[in-house]
Amino acid sequence: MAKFIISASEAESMAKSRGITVPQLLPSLVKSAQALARTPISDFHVGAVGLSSNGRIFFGCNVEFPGLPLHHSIHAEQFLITNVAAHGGGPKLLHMAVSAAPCGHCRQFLQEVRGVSDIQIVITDQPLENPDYKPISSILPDPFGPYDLLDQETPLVLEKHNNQLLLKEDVSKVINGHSELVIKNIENLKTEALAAARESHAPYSGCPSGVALMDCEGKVYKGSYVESAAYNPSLMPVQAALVAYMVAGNGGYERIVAAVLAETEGAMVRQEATARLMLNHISPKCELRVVHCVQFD
Ligand SMILES: O=c1ccn([C@H]2C[C@H](O)[C@@H](CO)O2)c(=O)[nH]1
Ligand SMILES: [Zn+2]
Repeated sequence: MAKFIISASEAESMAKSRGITVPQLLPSLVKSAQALARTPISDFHVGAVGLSSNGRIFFGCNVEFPGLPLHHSIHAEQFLITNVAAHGGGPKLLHMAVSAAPCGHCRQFLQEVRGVSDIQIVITDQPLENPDYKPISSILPDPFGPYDLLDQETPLVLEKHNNQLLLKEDVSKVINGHSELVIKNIENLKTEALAAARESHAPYSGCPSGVALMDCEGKVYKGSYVESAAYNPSLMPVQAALVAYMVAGNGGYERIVAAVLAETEGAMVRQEATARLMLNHISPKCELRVVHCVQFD
């Protein structure tokens, strides 16, 4: 946790000790964000560091999965937004520093943040004293975004979501050979997956989903699906849960032993097939269960 989030007081004192402001401090943290990247395919480390309106600093890095198609990768900027969304409690993102120019997908993904055009960004991997921040609107003019599809009131990605979902039934087959640990924790995992689905940002498809992962010590990490207005840059719930796993600093994926995906039955957009593919690949012993939800108003 310590590596991926810096508290407001710590950020203040780090800046103060150098006689600079917190936004000025961000570029000097980019290299430590890059160091957290898992890039077995490209060996290209991307770091993203963001300052939220509550004064906390959040880190993001890119994550690649050898053996899977490239679109399973998590971009540093997506990691950063997912980290803020999971821990921020509804703050705005004010400033960000990134080691490389954000790709088109990331510029698009960032459109899910309300007020994105005002986020100040600097592209540098150097500890600049006087970073040359510019608004995101200057790197993505004429954006396609949430308001092309939604009304202004629909909650966006860093805002509170409370999708009205209830668990319907446990649809996965009971597999012989459940470990004690899995049996003991499965109800909790289902509850956490449901909570993640309730918090997911799925206004375009209306198909919320969430994943809860459990490691071999019984610790649980949850992740919510985040849709993009442009569809393809969306972040799947397994990826979001892996962000939580990495933020907690808990090592190799093979330590993940159980997972629950919560989504609605027969939905237009479903995660099960891709979640199975991903989890089977990165942690072959991990058992995935799917629980179906019903939506209510
Ligand atoms: O905006 C970007 C562009 C690229 N990458 C990552 C994806 C992949 O892991 C590597 C090479 O594209 O860099 C990011 O994290 N953010
Ligand atoms: Zn990108």
